[in-house]
Amino acid sequence: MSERPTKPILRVLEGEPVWPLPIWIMRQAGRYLPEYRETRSQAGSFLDLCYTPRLAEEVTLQPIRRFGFDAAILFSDILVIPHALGQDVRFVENEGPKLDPISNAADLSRLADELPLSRLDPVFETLDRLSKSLPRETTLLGFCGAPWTVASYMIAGKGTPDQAPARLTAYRDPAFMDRLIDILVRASTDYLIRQIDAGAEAVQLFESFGAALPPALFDRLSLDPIRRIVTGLKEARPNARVIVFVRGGGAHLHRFAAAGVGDALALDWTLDPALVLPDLPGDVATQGNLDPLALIAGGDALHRGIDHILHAVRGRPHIFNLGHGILPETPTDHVAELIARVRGA
Ligand SMILES: Cc1c2[nH]c(c1CCC(=O)O)Cc1[nH]c(c(CCC(=O)O)c1C)Cc1[nH]c(c(CCC(=O)O)c1C)Cc1[nH]c(c(C)c1CCC(=O)O)C2
Repeated sequence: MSERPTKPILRVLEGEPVWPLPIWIMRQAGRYLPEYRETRSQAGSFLDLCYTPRLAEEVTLQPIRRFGFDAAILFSDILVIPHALGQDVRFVENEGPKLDPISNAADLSRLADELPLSRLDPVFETLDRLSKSLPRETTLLGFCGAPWTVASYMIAGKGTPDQAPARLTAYRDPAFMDRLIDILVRASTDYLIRQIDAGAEAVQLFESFGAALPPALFDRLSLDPIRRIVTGLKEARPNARVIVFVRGGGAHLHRFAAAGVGDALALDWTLDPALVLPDLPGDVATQGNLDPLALIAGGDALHRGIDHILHAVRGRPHIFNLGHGILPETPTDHVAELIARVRGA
């Protein structure tokens, strides 16, 4: 008989309403924290930071020490998968990620067809260390990017408005696109299984660019690949819990729920939980969805935003979070205020 979890986030992921709501924040380790900037300056490149377990553990723990969030999220990046597959990935200061773009079958043949897991050993070591160093009540989250979001970086070689290069490729060369997505589905599944074995208790899939997909491409490039990853992970590791974040996926939320894809669905900040939740099955957990700019603004905007969510999700299994990642300009005292208000509700 498996024991019922006691950590608040894991209880919510079992479909149990927990109050006060457990809380963590997407991208909670990062440049808005002075202690992150300090550690970051000690590492060479951003990837060195991701691949040095002692430092990656340290930056993962920083927001836990300062704020006592209910979850710690592994410090890494969604682009370690293309990097491990053999694509050149660099993080250029103030410009974001840069990759050598791939555009056809020949480019793809130069990358690994299966993820060489040992290249990511430092990531698994970071998880192993964290599973020993975290406070007892804190849930350890692993993550990866969803295939479409990662593919859009691999094809364009950088972030692009509306992911036009990858979308055009999906129309012009569907065979190449499907092949790339298939590689990423298998790589992501293997990667997440290994993260669970290294100590992650739940994982989040980040589909940051769901909004760009037209209906004719959405199922093929987003819903179906995510479903395959979640199914493969759960077949291999039935206790793994999964949070699915599809930014811009509001119109498809009920279909993710109906297909049983994810123990929790994360809402972006454009969705009104008061309108969306009544149409979701009561046992599907949700997560979100304060506007990251309301957290920067603080004051009334912040308090009204928090209260609206608290009111809308009362009695449901919900994890408080932002509707997308925290931004570098966010004042840390606003984060402390947010937590106090959610915990004091
Ligand atoms: C699209 C995406 C990426 N990375 C990620 C996504 C999906 C989530 C989202 O939509 O925000 C996910 C990610 N990136 C990072 C984390 C781990 C830590 C955490 O969430 O606390 C996670 C979960 C660290 C990071 N990843 C990156 C940083 C900043 C780099 C630095 O410190 O110099 C951090 C802390 C770099 C990165 N990595 C990426 C971009 C676009 C950038 C540059 C923009 C930026 O600087 O925020 C790709």
